[in-house]
Amino acid sequence: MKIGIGYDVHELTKGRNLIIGGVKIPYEKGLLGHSDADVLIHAIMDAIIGALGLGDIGKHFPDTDNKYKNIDSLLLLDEVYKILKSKGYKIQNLDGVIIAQRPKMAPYIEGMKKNIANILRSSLEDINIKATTEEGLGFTGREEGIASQVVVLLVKE
Ligand SMILES: Nc1ccn([C@@H]2O[C@H](COP(=O)(O)O)[C@@H](O)[C@H]2O)c(=O)n1
Ligand SMILES: C[C@@]1(CO)OP(=O)(O)OP(=O)(O)OC[C@H]1O
Repeated sequence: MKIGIGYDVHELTKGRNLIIGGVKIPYEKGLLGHSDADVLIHAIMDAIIGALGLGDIGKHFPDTDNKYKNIDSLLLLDEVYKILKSKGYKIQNLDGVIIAQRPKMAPYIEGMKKNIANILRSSLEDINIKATTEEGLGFTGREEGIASQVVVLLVKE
């Protein structure tokens, strides 16, 4: 068994799409990044890569590489799944939180879980995604950015 943690933050800005968990969420601002800035998927990738002892996403998908410009992070998650599989592991369970003052994530959580479970070949009940505010405090409270934290447990296939 191997456990991993992932954490990511992206800045909220006008003129970008808000994509979280592979779901496009209607909102006045989106997340800024080299990729599509999908903060949840990035935290998931870091948790899996970390559990495998293989560094972090920046090492595997450098933000200096033009081929990752505006890339759909679900495609990167699929690459991470291939690494997971090649090491002989699968997901036991995954638990993630999106930290955002706005917008409400609740209507989009099922869609996110389906995207993640589909790519990681997991059952929906082994993937839990939730959201919280930080009660108006800090950078998420000021709606300057969105954060995500994920814990994953891997087991041998
Ligand atoms: N961006 C968010 C934040 C929260 N939720 C849901 O609201 C519940 C209450 O949040 P608090 O931060 O006030 O405790 C939370 O448990 C989520 O179900 C959300 O959907 N989107
Ligand atoms: C995902 C990558 C891909 O180039 O780009 P960013 O959108 O900058 O996201 P970040 O969370 O900073 O991780 C770095 C990169 O791996």
